[in-house]
Amino acid sequence: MIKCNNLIKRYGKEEVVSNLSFEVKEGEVFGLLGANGAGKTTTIKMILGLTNITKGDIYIKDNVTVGYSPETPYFHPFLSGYEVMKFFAKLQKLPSKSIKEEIETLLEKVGLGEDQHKKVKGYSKGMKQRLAVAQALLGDPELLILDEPAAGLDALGRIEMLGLIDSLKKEGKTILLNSHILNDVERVADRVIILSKGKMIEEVDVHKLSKNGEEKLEERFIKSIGGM
Ligand SMILES: Nc1ncnc2c1ncn2[C@@H]1O[C@H](COP(=O)(O)OP(=O)(O)OP(=O)(O)O)[C@@H](O)[C@H]1O
Repeated sequence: MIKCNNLIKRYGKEEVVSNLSFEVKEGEVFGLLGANGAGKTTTIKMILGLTNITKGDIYIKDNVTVGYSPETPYFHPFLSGYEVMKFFAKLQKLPSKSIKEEIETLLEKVGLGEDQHKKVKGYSKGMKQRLAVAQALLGDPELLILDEPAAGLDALGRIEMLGLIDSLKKEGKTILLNSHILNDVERVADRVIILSKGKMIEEVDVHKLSKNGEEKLEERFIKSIGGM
């Protein structure tokens, strides 16, 4: 679905992504892991074309539809969740006949059904995050790029978000996920790469990890970035 070859990103003289190569296969949940500033969001932005690539290539499957949920979503505070969705649906030129039903279904799916007519200025951080994910699901995209989708969610919200990611995977979606929360990633991802200072340290097959039961992703992560 996505293939990145020797990606390099420099801001001025600072190289924040160095020779990064990885592949996201169709239908898998692929995680980008790393400490603050490791280059995860920058990598996602290069894939989405939101920031220029300094060097390297990115291939994305032809004509694929993409949904993106940013790390720090911003929505107009005076619109309701429903109106925000309607705005994005119109930007995407989704057929107006089915918009209302699709929006209501998606808001229900992310747990905002009851709050959909409240203004965004009254939403908590977690509610905005849920709205960002609902917005990413508009138009039923094949590829979802989710930057910290569980950030700001409470314990129950995180469990629900993981359940949602799991069900989206079962629907056949390909999901590229950024997260700090290793336990969450371990629960939903098939493969992850661990980044440190813009470099790939390790690629981990999460299924193999849980099978042997000896090592958790957290331990592998700490070892990889040289924390212990
Ligand atoms: N627009 C920018 N101009 C200059 N430097 C930037 C810019 N955006 C990001 N950086 C730098 O690039 C590096 C990687 O940032 P990035 O946001 O990709 O990290 P991250 O792994 O997503 O971190 P976090 O988990 O904190 O979101 C950081 O050192 C950051 O300061």
